[in-house]
Amino acid sequence: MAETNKAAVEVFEGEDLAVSLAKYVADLSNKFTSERGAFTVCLSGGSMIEYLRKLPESPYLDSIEWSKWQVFWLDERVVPKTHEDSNYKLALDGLLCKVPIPPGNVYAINDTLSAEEAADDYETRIRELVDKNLITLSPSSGFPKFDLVLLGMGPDGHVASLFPGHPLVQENKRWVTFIKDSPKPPPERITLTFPVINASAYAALVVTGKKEADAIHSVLGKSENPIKLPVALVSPEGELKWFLDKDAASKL
Ligand SMILES: O=C(O)[C@H](O)[C@@H](O)[C@H](O)[C@H](O)COP(=O)(O)O
Repeated sequence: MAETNKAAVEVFEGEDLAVSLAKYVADLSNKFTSERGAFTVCLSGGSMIEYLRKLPESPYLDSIEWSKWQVFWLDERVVPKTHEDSNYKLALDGLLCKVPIPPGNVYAINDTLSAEEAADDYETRIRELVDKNLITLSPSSGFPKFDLVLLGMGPDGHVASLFPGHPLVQENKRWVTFIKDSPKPPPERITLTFPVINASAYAALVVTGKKEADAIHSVLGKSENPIKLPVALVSPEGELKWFLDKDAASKL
C-alpha cells in the first residue's frame, strides 16, 4: 500500500476491491457506532453501490449495527425517486433494501422540488441534524463533518457533481448546492460542496476502469504540471483512502 500525504492508495484485482471496501466500511461503522452511537455515511451514484455489494452479505449483514446508520447522498439527480437515473433508487435497489436501516435514517433528496429548492431543503435538513448533534461540525472549518464519504470519480476527474471548470468547484459557503448544466446527464443535480467533503472524518475514493487512468495519473502520478482536476481537491481533515483497480492505476 502506497502513502501520499495523508492518503493511502491501494490497487486491487478482481473481487478484492469489493471485499476490502466492505471491510473498510464495516470497521468504520463499528468504530463510530461504539464511539458515538451513530454512523453518518454519504453515498455516491455511479458504480459505488455495485462496489458495496459485499455489505449485505455474511458476516456484515449480521455484524453491522445497521440501525445506527444515517445515510445521505453526496449528489443526486433531480428526477423522481423511482426514475432509473435516481441515485436513491440505485442505492435502494442495490443496498438499502437488503439491510435493516430504519427508513427514517435515510435522507433522500426531496424529489418534488426544483434543483434550487431541493438543494436548500437538503441543507436545511442537514442543519437540523447538526442542531440535534447527530452530525457534528468541523471545529476548524465550521462545515458539517460526516463520518464517511464514499466518492466515485468520472473520467474527467469529477467527484460528486463537481465538474472540471465549473464555478461550483469553488463554492465555499454553501453546504449543498445545485447544477443545471451538468456535462454528465442528467443535467440537473444537487451536490454537497468541497468544504463539506473535506470536513469528513474519513473519505474513500473508489475508481476503476481504463477511462479513468489519465485522471488518476494527473492526481496521483508524478507530473511536473499537475492539472487541478476536481478530484485533486479531495483533501479531508481525516483520512483519505483510494481504492483503485489495475486499469485505473495503469498509468501510475
Ligand atoms: O450521480 C452521479 O453521477 C455520481 O454520483 C457521480 O458523481 C459518480 O460518483 C461519478 O460519476 C463516478 O461514476 P462511476 O463510479 O460510475 O465511474
